[in-house]
Amino acid sequence: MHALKLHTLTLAEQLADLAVDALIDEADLSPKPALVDRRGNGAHNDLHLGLMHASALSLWPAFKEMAEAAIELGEIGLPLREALGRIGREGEQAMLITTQGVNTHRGAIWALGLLVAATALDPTSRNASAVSLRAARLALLNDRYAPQPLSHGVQVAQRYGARGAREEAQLGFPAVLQRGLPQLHASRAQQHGEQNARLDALLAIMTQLADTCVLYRAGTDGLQAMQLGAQAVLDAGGSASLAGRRRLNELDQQLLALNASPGGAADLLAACLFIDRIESCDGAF
Ligand SMILES: CC(C)(COP(=O)(O)OP(=O)(O)OC[C@H]1O[C@@H](n2cnc3c(N)ncnc32)[C@H](O[C@H]2O[C@H](COP(=O)(O)OP(=O)(O)OP(=O)(O)O)[C@@H](O)[C@H]2O)[C@@H]1O)[C@@H](O)C(=O)NCCC(=O)NCCS
Ligand SMILES: Nc1ncnc2[nH]cnc12
Repeated sequence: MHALKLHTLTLAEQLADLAVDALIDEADLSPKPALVDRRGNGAHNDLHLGLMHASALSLWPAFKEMAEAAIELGEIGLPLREALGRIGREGEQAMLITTQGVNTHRGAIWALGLLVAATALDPTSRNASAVSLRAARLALLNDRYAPQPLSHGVQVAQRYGARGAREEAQLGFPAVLQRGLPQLHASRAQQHGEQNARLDALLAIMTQLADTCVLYRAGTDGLQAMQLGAQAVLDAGGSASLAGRRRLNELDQQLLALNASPGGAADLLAACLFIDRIESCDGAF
């Protein structure tokens, strides 16, 4: 009889698992305003939950490779930044092949890729501020090989002067550290239940974020509706309360009417769930 040979996961494989888990947990979380979830497609006619799952799984090799690059190069510098840029672009291609050209997770590859690499650089220092500071230092380096497409984010920056995904990372993810994570912990401490705590974290991120997806689709009216509506849900008691649920439903209807999908906030919720997991893993890697 052959002995069963168990494969022990490498650090890079564990981090890729955690990143993909965070993306799947974000996609499954329901009811999210105007986003793809278990109920339906939100404000998107080209997305559905199965596609979000397939997209998340297609990114596992890229996250693993980013962690491996960080372990191999061992320090924050241009070689690592440019390796991450190359792997990130390859990850985007894998995503686009899987989704037949639909942008499901561009912002998430960026945010989670930086956080995966930042964790892999020093897995013993994994509190939220230390990891996001390392991610920010990576994001501040200029990748000489990055193409300069006229992305939705760039167009919105030109039109409204908004700070987008790049700046959010360069500032050390303030929407996650100052809004999402504290709200996640507070709602858990109030015994609101894990799904409600995650919804509250998403709403807290939405209260302040300049989400370039919303700005591109619905302008400043859309952004204001997202930020004020999210705050109104939290002020009414959050997702666990009846009054908060009514406000959440109103926010969903309002954003759907404006065609305003908070895809950037959704990516940052995934980043928030990833950081939460690595902070609470005791000695697993
Ligand atoms: C530096 C990059 C992030 C590029 O940034 P840029 O702003 O130039 O590019 P965009 O293509 O607009 O993508 C940015 C995505 O980031 C998310 N996002 C938006 N606002 C914020 C924010 N304030 N903070 C953080 N993240 C934010 C958002 O992603 C989600 O939305 C996607 C759908 O968006 P969009 O394509 O606009 O889609 P639709 O409106 O649905 O399109 P249509 O249907 O109308 O066609 C969805 O995918 C979510 O993920 C933004 O889209 C970085 O990407 C970059 O430089 N990459 C190159 C490779 C690299 O260096 N990688 C490094 C690896 S660590
Ligand atoms: N759940 C979601 N719905 C729509 N766009 C997204 N981008 C990232 N997550 C998303």
